[in-house]
Amino acid sequence: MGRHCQLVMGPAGSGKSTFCATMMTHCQTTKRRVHLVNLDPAAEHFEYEPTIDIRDLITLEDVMEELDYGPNGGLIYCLEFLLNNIDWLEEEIGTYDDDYLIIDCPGQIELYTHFPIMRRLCEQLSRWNLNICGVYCLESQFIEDKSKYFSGVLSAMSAMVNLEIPHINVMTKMDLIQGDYGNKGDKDDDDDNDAGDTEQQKKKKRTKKYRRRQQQLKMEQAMTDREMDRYLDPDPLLLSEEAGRVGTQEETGQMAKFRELNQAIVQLIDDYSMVSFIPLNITDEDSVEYVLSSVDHAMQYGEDLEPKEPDDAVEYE
Ligand SMILES: Nc1nc2c(ncn2[C@@H]2O[C@H](COP(=O)(O)OP(=O)(O)OP(=O)(O)O)[C@@H](O)[C@H]2O)c(=O)[nH]1
Ligand SMILES: [Mg+2]
Repeated sequence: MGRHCQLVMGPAGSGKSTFCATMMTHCQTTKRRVHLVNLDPAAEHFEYEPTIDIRDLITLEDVMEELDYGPNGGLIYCLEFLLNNIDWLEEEIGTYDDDYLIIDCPGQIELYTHFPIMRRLCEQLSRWNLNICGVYCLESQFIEDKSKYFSGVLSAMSAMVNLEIPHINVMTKMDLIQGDYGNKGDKDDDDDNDAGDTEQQKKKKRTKKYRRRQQQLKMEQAMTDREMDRYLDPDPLLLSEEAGRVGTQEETGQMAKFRELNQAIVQLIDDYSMVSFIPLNITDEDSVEYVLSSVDHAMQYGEDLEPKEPDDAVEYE
């Protein structure tokens, strides 16, 4: 059937590793032979042990210590090192014919937009006959701030244009949003059940629950149900509304220039209609399945699984 992989990208903290773990669980339940590949040299721990791990080749810690790099420069160095030692990755991947790989990438945005690193990696993967689907994660909290949201949309678009691979965009952390796309408010919180936990585990759960509730409260204020569609399929008017709201009667020359620039950017997004987001609520199995089927569709996974019967309704000449 050939080899397939998801290249999971997105800004720092957008939920890439959580996405990968959710996909791993989902694929395993649906009996897909799946492996996690970690390409983040700074990663600390994983829910699933990666089958292939860049940290076996190089770690950020070593680069920072031995070469005196800072965290960002160090990360770029690590990925360039990977590309210069690409035989290592070829050998690691080599043994997984017909399997499905989920590749967790680092969050430094420069990797997708400024440097050709990810593009070169994709070229290598294609050369080894891997079908790739890029999955770009943007977290739902970005919609609290419209300018931040649009810069996220642009970064997603930039990755799509740079990498030239089948691609989907995912709006992660939808469980933090109330409404049809996210938390419907009828789920029991697993964290409530802490019988048998140690004091430390209870404390951790309390902190997590508190943080989650704080985030939810913030989102509830920022969002009404109806508005969500405008973020999943970016509505350029959102940014001009924001500009109108914060604008003063006296617009300086510089502000006018910014307004024009903003308008040109949203026009670009609108003209190309390239970016739209699939909402992902990891607490809802149907939502996870929908994202996976969108990935499958984008890279035609399973299309060569078995020959299709001709459709009776279609008349062949
Ligand atoms: N509520 C909620 N929290 C999430 C979700 N996904 C991730 N998080 C939280 O967001 C934080 C960052 O998640 P990660 O999965 O580590 O994000 P990442 O993109 O891999 O981060 P980096 O690798 O550091 O760039 C963690 O505290 C997660 O628990 C989600 O779907 N819902
Ligand atoms: Mg991560």
